[in-house]
Amino acid sequence: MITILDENFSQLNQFMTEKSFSKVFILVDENTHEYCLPLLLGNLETDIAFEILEIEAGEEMKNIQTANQLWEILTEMQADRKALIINLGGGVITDMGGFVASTYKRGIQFINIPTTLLSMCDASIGGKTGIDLMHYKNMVGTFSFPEQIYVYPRFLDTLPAKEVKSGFAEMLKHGLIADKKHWEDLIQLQHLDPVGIEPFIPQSMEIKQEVVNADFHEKNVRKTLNFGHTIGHAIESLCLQSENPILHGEAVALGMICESHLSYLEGLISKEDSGLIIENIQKYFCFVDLTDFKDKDIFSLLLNDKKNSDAKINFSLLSGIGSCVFDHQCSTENIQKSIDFYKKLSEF
Ligand SMILES: NC(=O)c1ccc[n+]([C@@H]2O[C@H](COP(=O)([O-])OP(=O)(O)OC[C@H]3O[C@@H](n4cnc5c(N)ncnc54)[C@H](O)[C@@H]3O)[C@@H](O)[C@H]2O)c1
Ligand SMILES: O=C(O)C(=O)C[C@@H](O)[C@H](O)[C@H](O)COP(=O)(O)O
Ligand SMILES: [Zn+2]
Repeated sequence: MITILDENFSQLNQFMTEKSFSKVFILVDENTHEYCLPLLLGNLETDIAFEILEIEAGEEMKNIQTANQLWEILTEMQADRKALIINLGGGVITDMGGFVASTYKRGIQFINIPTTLLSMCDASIGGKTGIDLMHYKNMVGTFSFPEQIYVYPRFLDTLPAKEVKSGFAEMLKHGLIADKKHWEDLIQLQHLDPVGIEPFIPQSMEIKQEVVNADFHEKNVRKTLNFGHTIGHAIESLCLQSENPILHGEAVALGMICESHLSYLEGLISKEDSGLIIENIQKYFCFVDLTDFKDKDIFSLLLNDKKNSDAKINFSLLSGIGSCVFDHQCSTENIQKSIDFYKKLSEF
């Protein structure tokens, strides 16, 4: 259940009163500790003892070592099955905290309080939890719903501009796969500041929630939420191993450019529509330099994508602005062309 918090966080306080948790663990990273935790603690009314668990910020922390440390701390602090984890942060915190909670003692309860645009509109919703493995994205994880998701848009006031942009990429994705009007509303925005984007957050959350409700375990339509992620995740993984890591949303923006062009090459959308989509994504996102990456390394990552079956790469591609098909297998030639297309575009 997603709730927009009032300024006293009264819905959260009511939830805490109604449930009898033995102990509360608030998971933060160094930035959400500084910028978001004071607001949460200033409003939280509970007699239950709580502990703060802090990890360093960044995707590099979303791994088994961090999960292990958190499991150990929970054990040392004698967290029992009636303990609650509150994930206060961006997608790294909600993915990681959800994973730790859903596996510790075979599962304890957790709630998500997203503090980035990306986690409000996407990562905190839908119950995909997980960690990266050897730079492969989200390779180990669970499907586990949080007890509650509490959204407080004012957390965005301290979010750096490039993180706002990163979240905006997933919002654009929601419009492209499911709601043309949402896409058209978003591309009217000239400046990506939280105040301008805020009115569109509920619609983006709703699109994500609806798709998840239709197919929680990603057997079919949920795969559309992965549009832009097949090539996007491959490049994100390569960048994570380089000296120039990129943000998840930046990778998704790149992936959506390649996969929109691929949708056209595969005869699913018109040249005009793919051109329009790419032109608009380009308005907001800088190009990522791919010159250092070998095509064979990109393909090797594509071959490990979670949507694949029978050693075939399954793409989620656009069949129009606002509609998406899944399990679409493309020719190797067209996949290569879509990557070359991006490289060429970035030369101009
Ligand atoms: N589970 C899902 O469905 C899902 C969906 C999309 C993305 N993801 C995952 O989410 C992750 C990306 O999430 P993200 O973009 O939120 O990254 P993030 O969690 O790393 O947060 C981005 C940065 O912003 C900082 N920050 C967070 N809130 C802040 C605030 N209010 N003020 C100031 N700084 C703040 C963080 O410390 C961090 O440095 C990736 O690992 C991605 O794979 C998961
Ligand atoms: O919720 C989903 O389903 C998504 O695919 C949302 C994506 O934006 C998100 O990045 C997700 O973590 C990707 O999942 P993965 O299974 O491709 O790792
Ligand atoms: Zn994503």
